[in-house]
Amino acid sequence: MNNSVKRQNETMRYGPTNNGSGHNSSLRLENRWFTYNELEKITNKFQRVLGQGGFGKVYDGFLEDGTEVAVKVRTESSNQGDKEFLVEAQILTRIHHKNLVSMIGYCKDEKYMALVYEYMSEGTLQEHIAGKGNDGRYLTWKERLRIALESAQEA
Ligand SMILES: Nc1ncnc2c1ncn2[C@@H]1O[C@H](COP(=O)(O)OP(=O)(O)OP(=O)(O)O)[C@@H](O)[C@H]1O
Repeated sequence: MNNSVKRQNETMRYGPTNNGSGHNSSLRLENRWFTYNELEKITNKFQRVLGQGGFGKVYDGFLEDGTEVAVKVRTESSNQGDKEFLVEAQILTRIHHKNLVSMIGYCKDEKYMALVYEYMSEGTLQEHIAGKGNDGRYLTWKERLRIALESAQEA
């Protein structure tokens, strides 16, 4: 079994007893762990930017099996800290919902933090609400209500 396959099943605990990363939060993540070098490969050296959020830039990438992913890399100047980043990761590890983007994995070492998500080809909900989705139309109130109701229901 090669390293990357082994890592897919790895559970990493950030905590004083087993972090190895200098991070002292005790958040638990149960997704695939990526090295920064792997992310470089996946994103073809962070070539294509999909967008920018509070943590930093989000890059387009492809896993070994061809799955398209979005890689959110936390920049040092980010106005949201390590803790918030790991909280987002932890929530998405635990909650699986058809209306919520799935997290595939994460990268955390002394220098870099990144989250890897399934790629959302249709754009964000915010874009569709603002009429900036790929179809250029605004969501109707009926559609907005349905999305809100479905999001509040169990998966
Ligand atoms: N899974 C994804 N698939 C495709 N594009 C994405 C994905 N995640 C993020 N993006 C793109 O990157 C942009 C920034 O996303 P991000 O989640 O970092 O920010 P945000 O939700 O706008 O803000 P914040 O991080 O402050 O909550 C999005 O607006 C979108 O264009």
